[in-house]
Amino acid sequence: TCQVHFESSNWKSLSIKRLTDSRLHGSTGLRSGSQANFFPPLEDAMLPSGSFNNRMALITGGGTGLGRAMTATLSQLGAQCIIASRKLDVLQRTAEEISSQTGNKVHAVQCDVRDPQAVSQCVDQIEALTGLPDVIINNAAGNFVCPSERLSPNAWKTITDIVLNGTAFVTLELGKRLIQNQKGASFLAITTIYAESGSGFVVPSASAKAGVEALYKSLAAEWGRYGHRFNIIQPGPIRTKGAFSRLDPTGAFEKAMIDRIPTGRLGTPAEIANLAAYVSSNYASWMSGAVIRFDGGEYVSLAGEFNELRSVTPDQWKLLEAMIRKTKGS
Ligand SMILES: CCCCC/C=C\CC/C=C/C=C/C(=O)SCCNC(=O)CCNC(=O)[C@H](O)C(C)(C)COP(=O)(O)OP(=O)(O)OC[C@H]1O[C@@H](n2cnc3c(N)ncnc32)[C@H](O)[C@@H]1OP(=O)(O)O
Ligand SMILES: NC(=O)C1=CN([C@@H]2O[C@H](COP(=O)(O)OP(=O)(O)OC[C@H]3O[C@@H](n4cnc5c(N)ncnc54)[C@H](OP(=O)(O)O)[C@@H]3O)[C@@H](O)[C@H]2O)C=CC1
Repeated sequence: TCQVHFESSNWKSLSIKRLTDSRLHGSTGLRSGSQANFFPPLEDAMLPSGSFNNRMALITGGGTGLGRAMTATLSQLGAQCIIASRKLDVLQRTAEEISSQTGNKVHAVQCDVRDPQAVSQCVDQIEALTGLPDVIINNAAGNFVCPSERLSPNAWKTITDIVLNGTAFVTLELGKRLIQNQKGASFLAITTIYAESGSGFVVPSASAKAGVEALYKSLAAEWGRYGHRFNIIQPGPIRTKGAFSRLDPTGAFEKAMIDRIPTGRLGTPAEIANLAAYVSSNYASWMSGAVIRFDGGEYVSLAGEFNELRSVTPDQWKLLEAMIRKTKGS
């Protein structure tokens, strides 16, 4: 007989650990598999400098995490950026830090995207500050892990309002004004890999992100005639305080997560910022309706039924192969 021991799950050995500040604030995955050495993250801006000269970019949720990284890259490449979210003090700090590094103005505008009136006033402010933007990145989101039977109606409403309604309010308000002014624009939505598969324990987020994808694919078809492109990036795990403190508050799931990523590490904010900059740039002017998965291979790794066979050793394969070859008939 052939005894093959599959190390099926690291989950059993997971212990509850507190996340330290340094782990939350590090930009790359501190833990990684050895194959991560093949896939080092490059942190520099990828596009030629000046790629966004004379262009205005709105980034919702641009004060923190991935939105902040996208703002920094677009600003470095010459864009005048506007960042919008609820916490004006956070936005102003980020705006000053990025402006002082790049020499390009970053404006901070307070806006709760759940409130259509606030969105309309925010767009008034943007028009007064910079004129209508050429680049719109819908990045703001809310999320937390929670068994669905524990969700209150308001918990459901809070997440779906930020993610789906917020994205729709921002997109429709800007879209209508851009159409009126006969101005083209690139719209980008940041969703997640489970927008496609669904996922337990983040059901309001999964439902709302799937809605965002339907919204963007639909508008890509409808509003091309107005000069508008719509694209979607689905990131896999990238360490940010906002995401990790709400999705893995103890840090207990991080190792299992990295183990299932074929490239052996988390993504970095700078990597997604480069991709977002490319998609939003004129180098991608033929790209519309695209859904770009950016996850180090995690989605396909989770999907393939036989992927657990990665843990079979060469000796075990010899035995397995011999058994399979010996089989005659059905
Ligand atoms: C193992 C995996 C580890 C890491 C994996 C990483 C990557 C994989 C893919 C990741 C995808 C990530 C997607 C993301 O979107 S991450 C973005 C995360 N960032 C944020 O959420 C920032 C903004 N968030 C917030 O401001 C709050 O968290 C908010 C969403 C709750 C909104 O705040 P606020 O408007 O102030 O709402 P509240 O009044 O506090 O709450 C409203 C409502 O919700 C209930 N509620 C709040 N928290 C919880 C909870 N943890 N569990 C259950 N219910 C909750 C709250 O009680 C209110 O309901 P009531 O009925 O009581 O009124
Ligand atoms: N990090 C990751 O691993 C992954 C992230 N994503 C997606 O990436 C995007 C960025 O997430 P990340 O940077 O990790 O997390 P953050 O929590 O840092 O970013 C979320 C941003 O959304 C803003 N926001 C939340 N609610 C509102 C609101 N009602 N109105 C306006 N702005 C709001 C927050 O600002 P404020 O509090 O000031 O309002 C914050 O800046 C999100 O769309 C998320 O779903 C997807 C997959 C993986």
